[in-house]
This record gives sequence, C-alpha cells and structure tokens, in this order.
Amino acid sequence: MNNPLPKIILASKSPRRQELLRLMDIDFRIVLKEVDESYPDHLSPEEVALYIATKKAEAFDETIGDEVVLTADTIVCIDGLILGKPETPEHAVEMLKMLSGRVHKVITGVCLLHKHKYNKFFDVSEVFFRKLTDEEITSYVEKYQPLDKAGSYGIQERIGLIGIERINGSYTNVVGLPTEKLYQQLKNL
Ligand SMILES: Cc1cn([C@H]2C[C@H](O)[C@@H](COP(=O)(O)OP(=O)(O)OP(=O)(O)O)O2)c(=O)[nH]c1=O
Repeated sequence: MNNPLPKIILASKSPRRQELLRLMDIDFRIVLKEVDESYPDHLSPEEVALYIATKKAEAFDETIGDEVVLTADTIVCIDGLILGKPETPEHAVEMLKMLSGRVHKVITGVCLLHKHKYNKFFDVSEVFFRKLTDEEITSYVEKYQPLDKAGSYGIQERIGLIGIERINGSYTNVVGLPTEKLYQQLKNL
C-alpha cells in the first residue's frame, strides 16, 4: 500500500512525540534547532501554544522541498495560569500540589510548515486529578524528575496512572501530540 502522507521532519527532542509518530507508522526524520520559547504576555493559553509551535517552525529554512516540518508545544493551564516546565524539583512539587484534586487543561499547539505555508492547529484536553497525597507527589518528583514536562507530570508515568481519574478529549494530546487531528491535517496538506 502506498503511504499517502508527506515525509516529515520532526523538529522535536521530545521522545514521546517521536514515539507517537513511530506508532502512527509515519515516515520521519529528526532535525533539531535551538529556539527561544518566550512569548508575549497578552496571549491566551491557546495562542501561546500556537505561538511557540510556530516559532519552532520558523527556525527552519522555508525551502525544504516536499517535506513537512512538524513542530509542537504543550502547555498546562489552570485558573488562567500557564504552567510550563518546572525549574527545580521544589517548583515541580508546587505545581503538582496546585493540580491535585482539580481539573486543568492541556493544550498542544502544532505547526506544519509545508511549501512556505504555516498550517497551525491546536487541541485541548481536560485532565481530572484526584487529591494526591504529599508523599505521592514528592516520591514521584524524586524518582521521575519531571523537569522536562509541562505541568511537572507525565500522564504516561506513575503519577498519571495512579492519580488521574479521567480526561475529556485526546489522550495523545496530553502526551504531546494530538495524533488524530494531526493525521487529518497531514492528509489535507
Ligand atoms: C502534560 C504532559 C506533558 N508531557 C510533555 C510533552 C512535552 O514533551 C513536554 C512539554 O514541552 P514542550 O516544550 O512542548 O516540548 P519539548 O521541550 O519536550 O520538546 P520540543 O520543544 O523539542 O518539541 O511535556 C508529557 O510527556 N506528558 C504529559 O502528561
């Protein structure tokens, strides 16, 4: 069977995004660029995710032939506050205490740069954490060091498996790439 999807350049160091693309059986190669992930204050959370995903794509030369540059950015949002990656383990504990017993939004912005055009979209999932004990939080942070994760947790790791009651929306969006939406967008390029 011919693969109808274009070839992808995945501009992401995230092992989870790489694994999701692999599981989707999509052809890709990885090219990494350094990008400043700061953003202007006035943007909404959805706009922030799209803004940073687009910035990551802009780091590429736009003349890449037929290949599509795929970039993404995942943020966690609670009470209108954006939680990025924690700076220290203490900061991670603080974030998890904030998420404990509450619902929050996970937004992944995606940018597909193809033939000089920036195709952007995002997905939002709601994640419901039960009340976590202090011990569950500190032992998770000590063992997993979730400093590379927005909101200080991985849904696919211990704290997600034992602490998340339910989610509304896409699971893979929380992991870092909304695969169903991505597939539809790639088909339409
Ligand atoms: C909320 C959540 C986030 N994450 C991850 C997804 C992202 O990798 C990371 C958020 O940081 P991002 O800046 O979106 O991505 P990244 O720095 O890991 O990779 P790159 O910029 O090179 O693409 O948090 C999980 O793995 N599980 C989760 O449940």
